[in-house]
Amino acid sequence: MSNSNNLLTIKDLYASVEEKQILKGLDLEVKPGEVHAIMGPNGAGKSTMGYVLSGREGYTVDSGSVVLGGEDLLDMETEERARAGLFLAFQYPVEIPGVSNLEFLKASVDAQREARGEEAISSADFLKEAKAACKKVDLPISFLKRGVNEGFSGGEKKRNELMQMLLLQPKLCILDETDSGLDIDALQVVAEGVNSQRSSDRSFIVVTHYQRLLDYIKPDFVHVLSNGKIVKSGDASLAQELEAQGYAWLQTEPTEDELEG
Ligand SMILES: Nc1ncnc2c1ncn2[C@@H]1O[C@H](COP(=O)(O)OP(=O)(O)OP(=O)(O)O)[C@@H](O)[C@H]1O
Repeated sequence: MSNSNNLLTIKDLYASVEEKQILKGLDLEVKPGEVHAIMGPNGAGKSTMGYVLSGREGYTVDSGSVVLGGEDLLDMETEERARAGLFLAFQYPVEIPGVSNLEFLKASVDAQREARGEEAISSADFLKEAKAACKKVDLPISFLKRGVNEGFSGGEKKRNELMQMLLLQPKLCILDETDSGLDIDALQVVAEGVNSQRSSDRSFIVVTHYQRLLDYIKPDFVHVLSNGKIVKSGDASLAQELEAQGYAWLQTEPTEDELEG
């Protein structure tokens, strides 16, 4: 039975892409206010997990269930998932040339307000909020006028995603390798941004390869995702153990079918 106190319950999730099964019995329970770190070897299925939760095209759920805030997430369209409070910061944020960052952010915020039965925010009020968010993530306000992620550096894209998170105030934030490619200052900006958003009713799933990020964002739980499922869970000390020992001691052996491809 899934625990109804959970914000997110993933149960025995199997999912594939291009007919290749990537998630193979993934279980994860996240309570409101918790921060879970997901680590694991390359190709284990960490990004796939995020894409499946977001409802990205091309990712097929074969079996299992995902419940967010008491609702069946897998039954929802992509936009509905965002309205239900899911936010994903991707490893490779997309560029949307021709659409200004400000327009895009306002449209996202208004869609959420509409779903809550609220009126669209006025342009003047939104501009004020967006400027404050820029300041928090240390991006010049000129970035609001630029095309979404258009020509942004890797670190600027990550800061921009964080800004989106600050404005959307989601219930569940999934950060997929938000630390990769960040310089030390940017890493701290991202970590401070996340920490400032931590609250008893907001949860985070932080996918990372590096213990370093977890020095700044202290997780309540650390999980190792290997070969499509969680193979080990622990507290923050598990990340240190992994840093010292790698993953070899945890990896499940591939089956003969998998070896044959
Ligand atoms: N479109 C696709 N077609 C075929 N295989 C795919 C596709 N997308 C992902 N995969 C495969 O799915 C597996 C899991 O990929 P995923 O990106 O989820 O891993 P990851 O754990 O996030 O890895 P990393 O740590 O390297 O980012 C990989 O073997 C990858 O090659």
